[in-house]
Amino acid sequence: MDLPTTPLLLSTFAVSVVVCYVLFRKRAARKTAPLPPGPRGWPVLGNLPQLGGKTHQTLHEMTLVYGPLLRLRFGSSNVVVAGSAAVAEQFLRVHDANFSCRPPNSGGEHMAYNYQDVVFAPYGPRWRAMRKVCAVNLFSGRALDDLRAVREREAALMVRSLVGQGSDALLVPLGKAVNVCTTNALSRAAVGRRVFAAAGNEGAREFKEIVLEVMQVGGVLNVGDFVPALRWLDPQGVVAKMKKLHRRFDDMMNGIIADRKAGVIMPAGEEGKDLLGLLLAMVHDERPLAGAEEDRITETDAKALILNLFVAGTDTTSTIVEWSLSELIRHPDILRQAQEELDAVVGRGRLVSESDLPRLTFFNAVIKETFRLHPSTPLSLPRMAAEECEVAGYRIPKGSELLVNVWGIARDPALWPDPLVFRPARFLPGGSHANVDVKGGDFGLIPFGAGRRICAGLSWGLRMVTLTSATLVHAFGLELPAGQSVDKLSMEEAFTLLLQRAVPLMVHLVPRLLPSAYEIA
Ligand code: HEM
Repeated sequence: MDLPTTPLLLSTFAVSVVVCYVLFRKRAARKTAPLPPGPRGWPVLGNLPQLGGKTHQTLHEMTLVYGPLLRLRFGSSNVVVAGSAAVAEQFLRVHDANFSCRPPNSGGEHMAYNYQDVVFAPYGPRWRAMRKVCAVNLFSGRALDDLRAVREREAALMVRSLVGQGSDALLVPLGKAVNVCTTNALSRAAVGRRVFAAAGNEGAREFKEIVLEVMQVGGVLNVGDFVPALRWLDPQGVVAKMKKLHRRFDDMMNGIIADRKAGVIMPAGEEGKDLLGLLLAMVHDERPLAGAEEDRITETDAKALILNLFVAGTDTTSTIVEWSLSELIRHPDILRQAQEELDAVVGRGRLVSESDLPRLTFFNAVIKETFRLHPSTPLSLPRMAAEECEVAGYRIPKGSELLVNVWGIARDPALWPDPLVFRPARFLPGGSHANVDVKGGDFGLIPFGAGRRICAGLSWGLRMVTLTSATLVHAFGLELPAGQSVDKLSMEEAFTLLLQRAVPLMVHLVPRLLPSAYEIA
């Protein structure tokens, strides 16, 4: 009777030993996976003092020393930096669900209605529902087409205003004119009015000032976010500024909403269905936001969303247009080729329209190459590890902040031959990167980020950048001021959250179309 049970007992025992051993090894391996390498930091402040003014460049240099996955300390926060396409893919594709929240910060708390917006909202049903509201009403193919006339009109007004300055005044700071155009197009879609309106419009002036200041304050790296002991001190005065600005923005939005409720008519030509109108209708109808009855959209949600659009969608767009024109001026052969294509597709009798864009194969390659060398947000927007995980053999502790060095990745010589050379042809059929685009699937080129929290306004941003750049390049010959040679044009970067030109681009514009093309119906 005993004989048959002995081998059974023995084999059960052996299997248990093996299972325990494997589990033990797995746990031990997880426990012992090292933290990513990185430079030693200072007491209390960690690596913050080592970042310098151009953080993206410093982090890129550190990647060359320590490898593509880097660990730093910003005060008491653990920060990891993805510095290669392969590592970025690990974070933003393989582990994307774990990195779908953004780290808490003073901007989200004090300006974005305590994280009630899209950019800073915790990952979850409310965030998803808010994203869907803008996706459906602003960024879907249909919504984009509905708003095409708005973007084209603002581009035409920009050209008209430049020509209207008279031949003596055609030496212009181009970035400013482009910013007026991109901001007005977005503000007409969002709140039905121009932010940069004619002189004397008090409301528009206030709006413009607030938007500009929000963007400035939002770009400051607030030490109090990383060193809790200093938070109460607000050493840079950032939180005080944010609170004041938030009150101004809120008062202004309350005024706009009150006008809407009182049925105040908007200025002629600017009325219409805008995002704010749609959001207020949802508030009025008490429509649920995230599917749950009790989770209704509120006026605060609407205000937070509008704030997001302005802060995330205006300078990001205009800055890249300024870079694209700078590169074209520095490369006269490429500029000539772009203008020849534009003349062939559009002719010289009218301005570029959005329906021309798909046929501008060469120009679209110019835009991709600009995004590669001059991404608007070179470190993307930070994400945070919800749980501890292991990436590329390294342990990433729970709560770590993730920065993706979009700028450095797009200059990796292993991925991009002659990475510093502006060469749009690499994206043309037969080129080394013919099928690569900027929409988040090719991790060597992710100016809009990737994964669940990829830029919500990608479709709008890409169209606006391409339309505005193409319109300017088609409508004008671009010349530098007398005495300045193209090879001396400064390409110096200024970094906050955004990557802008340190020296604004000043250009002589020479109209090159038939006079009738500059008239606006
Ligand atoms: C050239 C233009 C633009 C660039 C380069 C850009 C870039 C980015 C990047 C890198 C992110 C972070 C993505 C991530 O975490 O993976 C982002 C997020 C975002 N962007 Fe853009 N953006 C642009 C234009 C716009 C426009 C036009 C809008 C809206 C009108 C917009 C709205 C947003 C919003 C709402 C988010 C937050 C998404 C979320 O957290 O779910 N962006 N953008």
